[in-house]
Amino acid sequence: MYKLIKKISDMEFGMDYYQRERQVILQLSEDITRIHKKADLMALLSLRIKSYFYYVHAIVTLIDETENVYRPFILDPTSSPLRDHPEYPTLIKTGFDLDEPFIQQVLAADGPVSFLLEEVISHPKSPSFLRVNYACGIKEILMTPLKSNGRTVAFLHVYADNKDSFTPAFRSLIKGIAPQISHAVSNVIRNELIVQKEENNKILLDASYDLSGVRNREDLAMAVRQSLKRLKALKGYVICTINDDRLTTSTYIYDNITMPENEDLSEMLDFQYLINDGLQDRVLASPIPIFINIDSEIDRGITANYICFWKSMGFRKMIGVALRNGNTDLGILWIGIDDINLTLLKGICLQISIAMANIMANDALVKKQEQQQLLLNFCDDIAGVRTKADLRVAIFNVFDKLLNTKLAMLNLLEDDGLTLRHYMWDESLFHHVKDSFEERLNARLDIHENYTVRVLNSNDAIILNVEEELKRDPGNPYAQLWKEVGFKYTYATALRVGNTDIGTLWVLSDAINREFIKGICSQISVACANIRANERILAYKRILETENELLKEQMKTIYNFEEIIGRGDAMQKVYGLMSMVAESNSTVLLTGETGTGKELIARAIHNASSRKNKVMVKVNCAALPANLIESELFGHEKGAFTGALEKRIGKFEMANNGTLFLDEIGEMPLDAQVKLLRVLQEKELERIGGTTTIKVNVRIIAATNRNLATEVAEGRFRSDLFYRLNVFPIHLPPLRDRRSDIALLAQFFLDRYSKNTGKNVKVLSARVIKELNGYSWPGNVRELEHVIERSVLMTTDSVIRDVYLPVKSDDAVNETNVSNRTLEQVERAHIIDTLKRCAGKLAGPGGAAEYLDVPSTTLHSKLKKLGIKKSDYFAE
Ligand SMILES: Nc1ncnc2c1ncn2[C@@H]1O[C@H](COP(=O)(O)OP(=O)(O)OP(=O)(O)O)[C@@H](O)[C@H]1O
Repeated sequence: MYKLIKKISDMEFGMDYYQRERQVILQLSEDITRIHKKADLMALLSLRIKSYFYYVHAIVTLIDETENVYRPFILDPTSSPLRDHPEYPTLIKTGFDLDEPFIQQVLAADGPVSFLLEEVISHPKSPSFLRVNYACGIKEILMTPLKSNGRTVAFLHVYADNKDSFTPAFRSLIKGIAPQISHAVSNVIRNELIVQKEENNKILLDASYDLSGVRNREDLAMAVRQSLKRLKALKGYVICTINDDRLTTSTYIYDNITMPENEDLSEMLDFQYLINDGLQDRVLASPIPIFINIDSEIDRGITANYICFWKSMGFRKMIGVALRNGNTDLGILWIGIDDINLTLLKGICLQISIAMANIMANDALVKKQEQQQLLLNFCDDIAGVRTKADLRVAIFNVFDKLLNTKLAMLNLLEDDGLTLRHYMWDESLFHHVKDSFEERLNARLDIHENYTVRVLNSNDAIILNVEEELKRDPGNPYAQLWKEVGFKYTYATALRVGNTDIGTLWVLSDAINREFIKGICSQISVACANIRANERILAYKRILETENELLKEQMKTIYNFEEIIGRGDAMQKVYGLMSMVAESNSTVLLTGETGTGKELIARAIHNASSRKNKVMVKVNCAALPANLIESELFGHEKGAFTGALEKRIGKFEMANNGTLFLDEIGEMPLDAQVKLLRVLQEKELERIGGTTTIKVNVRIIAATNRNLATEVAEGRFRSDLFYRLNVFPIHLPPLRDRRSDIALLAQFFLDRYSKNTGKNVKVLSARVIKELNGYSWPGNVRELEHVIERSVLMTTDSVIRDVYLPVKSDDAVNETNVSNRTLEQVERAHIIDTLKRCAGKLAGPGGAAEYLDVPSTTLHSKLKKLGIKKSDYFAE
C-alpha cells in the first residue's frame, strides 16, 4: 500500500484511474478490517489516508443513543490545530446534540457531505466544535455517516483549511472505505469493552482475594481501603453498621490512613446515628449506590455530625452504598470520591458485605461464648450464695463485666403480698441524682404501681425505651429518674420461683442483651428465695433466743431470792442498806471483791422492790465485745449495720418497768459509757439505725469489783457516769472480814450440794471448820462454795473430814528456798500458789490469770509447758 505514494488527486481519470482507485480502496479496506485498537484507527486517519489526500485532521464521533448525542471517540491530537485551544479539553468530553440542523443534514445524506464552516457556524444550534475549528483556521468539513446494519452509529469528520479541498476522488475514496471504518469503530469498541472487562475482572478478583482472607475488623479496614483504591483515587471511607436496636448505626471501620485521628473523628466513632435521618434511610432503601453532594445535603437540613465531619475532611461528594448480606442490611459504605465505576463498586461492595457478615458472625459467636462462660461463672457464684452480701458480690461481679448495663433496683415482695421493699441497687448510678433517688427509695412501693403492674403481669421481661416512656408519661417519677441516670433502656422483669412472684428486677442499659439478662435473672430469683428463707429462719432463731433469755432471767429471779446467808455485823449493815433502798427506784451501786455476792444482793433488791413481777435483766459489761455493747444495750433496726439481718430489742427495752443489772460496770468502754449516761439521763433511747426515740422506765443496779473512784481518777471511767451510778452505794465485805459467817455459809453449801448430788453428807468436821476459818478466801463466798462442792464430791462418808484448800496465804514461798531454785521452778511454784488461792479458777474475774496479769491463753500454755496438773493445786 505504501508503494502508492502518489496522490490520487493527481491521477488522471480514465480506466487506469478507476482501476487504481479500486485497488486503493480494496487495499485500505483490507487493512481497516484488521484494526482493533484505537491507536491503529487513529494512525489510519492521521497518516495513512493523509498520504493520498491533503487535509488537516480527522476524527470519529460516536452516537450515544441513550442521551441522543454524539461524542468524540477517535481524536487526532498530533495534527489537530485545536489542541491548544482553551475549549479543547471540554470539547473532547462533550456530547453534541443530535437534534440540530447541522448533524441532521449529515444523517440525511447518503454519503460524505461537506460544509463550509463560515456558512454553518452562524446557526445558533450548530455544534460548538465547528466554531472552534473555524477559529483555528479550518475552512471546510467533510462529514461521513458511519453505518452498521443500516443505522448510523458514528461520524467521520475530516477538516481542511482550504475551501474545495475535498475532491470528488477523495469523497469517492471516503465513501468507499466508510463501511470498513464503521466496522473498525465497532471492532475498537468491542475490543475496548473486552479489555475493560478484563481489567474489571482483575480488580474484582484482587478485591475478592484481599477480602476473603480477613478475619477481623482491622484486616477488613485495610482490605476495604486496598480494594477501593483500585477503583479510583480514594479520599477516605467509613463503614457504619446497623446496631442491634435496628434504629441506629455506629461506625464499624474507617480509613485510618487518610482520615487522621482528631476530636471530630473520635466523636464520630463514639456516636450512634439514627437511621431515619433522611440520608442513611435513603441509601439503605436504594438498590444502587447514591451520589451525595455534601453541601446540598447540609442545605437540605441534614445535620447529623457525620456529614459535617466529612465536610471538615474536605469531601465535597460522597457515594453511599448499602451493604447487604442476602436480605439483611448490614450497614452503609460511605466513600469520599467524585466519580466511580458503579458496576465495579457494586461488585466490591458485595465482597465487602460477605467479609463483614463473616466477621460479624464470628464476633457474635465469640461474644456468645464469652457470655455463656460469664453465665456459667455466675451460676457457680450464685450456687455459693448464702447471704445478701454474697448475692450482692455475685450480681455486681457479673454486671461489671457487662458493658453499659447496671443493676438499677432489685425489689422483693413483702409478706403482705402488696408491697415491695427495695432490696439491692447500684449506688454508683444515683450519685448525681441522690435526691430524686432517695425520694423513690422512701416512697412506699406497692404492686399497683404502673410499671410494677406491667412487669408482674408479663410472662416475659419488658424493655422500655426511656425517651419514649417520658414522651408517653412525662410526669412519671421512675421514667424521670431513668432519664436523669442517663441510660437508653430499662429492662424489667419479675423474679419468680415456679409460678410465685418474689420480686422485680430493674436493669438500666444502652444495649440490652435480652437472652443473657434473662439467664441471670432466673438465677437471681432462686438465690433471693433462698436468702429470704434463710433470713426468716435466722429471725425466728433470734426471737427464740430472746424469749429464751427472758425466761432464763425470770428463772434466775424466781429461784435466787432470799438465799443470802450471813449474820455478822458486816452483813447486817448490808441488809439495812438493802431494805432502805429496795422499794425506791434509786440506782444502786454494789461494790466488793469478786465472789462476795453482788449479783445475789442485786436480785434480792429487785425482788424486794415493786418491780419484782417484771424481769431483772443482767448485762455483763466485761463479757461483751466493745463493738456489740451498744447493740446489746439499745438494740438495732434491721439493716443498721452489716450482719443486722433482723430488728433486735436491746436489754434496756427488755428490762422496761423492771431492773437492769449492769455487772462489771467498771469494764465498760468509754464510748459506751457516754451512751449509757445519755439514756440514764433522758430515760429514752434510739435503737442503732433507728429514727424514733423509745421511752424506758428502768431501774439500774450496777456492780463492780473495781474501785470506781480510782478508775475515774485514772481516766478509765467517766466521772459523770460514776456520779449517776453512785447514788446509793452498798459495799459487800470480803469473806475474810466476816469470818463468823464462814461456818454458816459452809453448812449452807454442804446442804445444797449433798442434796444436788444425792449424797448423804451432813456435817463438817471441827477440824475442817477450823481450817476454813483459818484460810484467807481471796475468792470469797464463790471460792468457799467451790471448796465445799469439791469436798462433797470427794467424800464417801457423811462427814466431811478433809477440805481441799489452796495453800494458805502465810504459806508463801520460802525466801531462802527461792534463791536455790531455777527460774522455771520459781515460776511453777508461783503459778500453783496463785491457782490454789483462786480455788483453781483460771480465767475471768478473780481467776489466776487476772492475778498474774497475763491473758488466760498464756496461762494455759504455761501450765502445759511447766507440766502443772489439776492435782498440783487441788491436792493440798
Ligand atoms: N451471802 C451469801 N449467801 C449465799 N450465797 C452467797 C452469798 N454471797 C455470795 N454467794 C454465792 O457466791 C457465788 C458468787 O456470788 P455472786 O456471783 O453474787 O458474787 P459477785 O460479787 O457478783 O461476783 P463477781 O464480782 O465475780 O461477779 C454465788 O453462787 C452466790 O450465790
